[in-house]
Amino acid sequence: MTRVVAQGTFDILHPGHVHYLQDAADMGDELHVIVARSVNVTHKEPPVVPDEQRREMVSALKPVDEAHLGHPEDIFVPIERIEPDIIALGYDQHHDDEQLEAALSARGLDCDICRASPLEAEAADRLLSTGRIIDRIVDERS
Ligand SMILES: Cc1cc2nc3c(=O)[nH]c(=O)nc-3n(C[C@H](O)[C@H](O)[C@H](O)COP(=O)(O)O)c2cc1C
Ligand SMILES: Nc1ncnc2c1ncn2[C@@H]1O[C@H](COP(=O)(O)OP(=O)(O)OP(=O)(O)O)[C@@H](O)[C@H]1O
Repeated sequence: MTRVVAQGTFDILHPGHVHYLQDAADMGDELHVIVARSVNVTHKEPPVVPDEQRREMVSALKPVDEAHLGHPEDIFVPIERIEPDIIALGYDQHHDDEQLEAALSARGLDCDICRASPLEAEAADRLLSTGRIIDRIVDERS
């Protein structure tokens, strides 16, 4: 039984999210997703959709067994509870694999870090980024 954790903001869902979560699910038998709290999304614009609503939508996706809201202060608390064998990082996530591995072992957590693959847009009108969807809304509806 291999338990996998994926995580991210998942503000406005698109096929890139589904691809990431399917890739992560294919790495093991059970997929848990940690949905970032808005207060912790500091590396880009904060999400538009509220925390619990983002968790609800992620939990409805086919590859996902369970979606959890992240901890507001300590990102290792949900990991300690879930006890994953693998943490699947998104292809473009800013986390440094080695630093993350070191921080996990400092907390006594032993799991592998893997990277998911990107989903490339095969058609120019595919919107595979929440930021691009929001830009399109702003351009076309304002
Ligand atoms: C292993 C791991 C665990 C995380 N746990 C949490 C958490 O408990 N709470 C939280 O708000 N963010 C957590 N995050 C961080 C957010 O998910 C982070 O904002 C996310 O990596 C942003 O990804 P995105 O830019 O791809 O949306 C965690 C990240 C990692 C790598
Ligand atoms: N096109 C894509 N292909 C594969 N994975 C993706 C794709 N888009 C997003 N993801 C993954 O989904 C997870 C959550 O992404 P996030 O919520 O930041 O969405 P985003 O669309 O990349 O956001 P933004 O456009 O605001 O940067 C991340 O691990 C990210 O790597």
